[in-house]
Amino acid sequence: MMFFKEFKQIILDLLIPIILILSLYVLKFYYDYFTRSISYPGPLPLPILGNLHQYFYYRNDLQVWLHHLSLKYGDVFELYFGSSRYLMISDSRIVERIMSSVKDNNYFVRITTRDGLDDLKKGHSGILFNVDFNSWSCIKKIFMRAVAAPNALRFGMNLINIGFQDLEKFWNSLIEEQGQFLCDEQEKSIEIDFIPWARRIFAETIMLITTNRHPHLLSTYYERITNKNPQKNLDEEFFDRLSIASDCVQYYLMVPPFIRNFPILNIYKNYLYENMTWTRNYTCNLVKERLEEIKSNDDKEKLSTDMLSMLLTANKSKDITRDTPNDNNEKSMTHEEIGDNIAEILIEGVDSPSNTLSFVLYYIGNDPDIEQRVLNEIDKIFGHRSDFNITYEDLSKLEYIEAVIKEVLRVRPVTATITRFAAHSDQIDEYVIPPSTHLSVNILSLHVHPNYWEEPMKFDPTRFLARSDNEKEVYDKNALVYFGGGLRMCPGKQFAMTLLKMMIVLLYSKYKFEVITKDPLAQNSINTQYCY
Ligand code: HEM
Repeated sequence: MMFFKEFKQIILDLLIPIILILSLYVLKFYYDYFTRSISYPGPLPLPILGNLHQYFYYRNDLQVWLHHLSLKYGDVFELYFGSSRYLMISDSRIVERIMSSVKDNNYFVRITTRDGLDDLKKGHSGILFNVDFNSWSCIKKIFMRAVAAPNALRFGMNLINIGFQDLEKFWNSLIEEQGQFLCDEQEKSIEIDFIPWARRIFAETIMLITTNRHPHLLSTYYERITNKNPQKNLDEEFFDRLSIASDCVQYYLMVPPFIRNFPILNIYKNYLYENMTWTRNYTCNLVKERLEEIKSNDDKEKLSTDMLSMLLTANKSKDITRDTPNDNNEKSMTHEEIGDNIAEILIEGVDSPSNTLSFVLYYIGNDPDIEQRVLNEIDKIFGHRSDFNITYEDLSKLEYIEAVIKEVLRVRPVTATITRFAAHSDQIDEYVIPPSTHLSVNILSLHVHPNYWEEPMKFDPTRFLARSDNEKEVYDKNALVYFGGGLRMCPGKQFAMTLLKMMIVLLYSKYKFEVITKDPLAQNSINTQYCY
């Protein structure tokens, strides 16, 4: 009895200060919240969590959640991820200002130094989270040379061609082995899950472009699904884990440390972190192997001009970047930083185009008229050319197919948000932007905003076709940001459009597709829209 009394007293002694501290914290939080100098509408945040609990209520579908909020709170509303405030934007006037192409503009930085990035030991040396203009522009120049220069585009097209020949070989074997005859007993059909194939063909291409290393993902996947060799190889494992590593960064940015590290909840954080570490070790090994190759090769002319070799040799005696001077950024990168750079390009370069391609197939497959126009255009440009040697000039004539890709990216943008950090305060029309604020463009809401689009919910590629010879497409360019805009606009834009058009031509000139999944549009990643 005595023991129970003492125990009760200890608990009370402990609980009272805890409750007091918590109450003071909550009071301070709401005092700051209700007395903030510049306020915008938005859902009431909770202390520590911010508005994260609502995001989980929307079953992690960031796009749908943000769109619902913008319908309720308007074109500029505020949202809290933990205690960090974000202004969510779907007004094209603000987009125009924050996606500026001017050097040293107020919105160059995407995300400032944040607990999340620091906890991941992810410095700002890559492209995506870089906050230093000189170091960013140096990496971007190397990127543009490796991925966006005309010869890089031609190289990419060549790789897609080779990858597609492999794809055809594997699909034809699958059709031979497992296909069912259609009613005319001439042609066979087979049910396939398209997205794993699309991911692999883009992953092989981007891997070769950035590291000159062939990961043989298509063949290992084929062998696995036909039970010839059910083991995943290391490269497949890497790409699977890379998507999780990308989620890891988003999760660390959105979820405050207290919640991340809370017992039980930290199981998910540990799972993400473990994948991040695994992919880091993999890319670090790639860097070390390449460094050995460079050291053992005396003739720099014989080195391949992929992005990894350029990053490793920039400003060194075997510099192969030649006309890409690194004069602004003398400090060389660590192996881990170079590996992180490569991983960023692989993340950005694989998931976005492969999901876009899958959405394209879904929308074409659901509308016979659109499908017919796609087939007619392929027929018009390529006729019955047996060689099918597709050139860049051929691709630039594919106006309708380009319009289909644009419309798919309008209604199903693969990224939910694009963020910029306002270094100083600003006034954009009637909106006052407080200093040190993150602004996030709410892409879907902007893309289906009735102020900027006629019949916004209708899937209609013709809105992107010129109405007459001297009239270009008419729409507000700042209301269409699937590749972002300004200085930080996606540098893989042209590469992605070229490869997407090429894949569409190759696929539709060889195969007929039918959509069999009722609702293949699903979100299973934090900021990326996946198509299944
Ligand atoms: C359909 C395909 C793609 C879409 C929809 C897409 C979309 C985007 C978006 C929205 C951004 C943010 C832009 C901004 O903040 O203004 C971005 C950035 C970026 N993307 Fe893409 N992307 C695609 C393909 C690619 C490819 C194929 C690559 C590389 C080969 C790539 C590399 C990058 C890089 C490196 C950045 C960071 C740029 C910077 O911070 O300066 N993307 N992308």
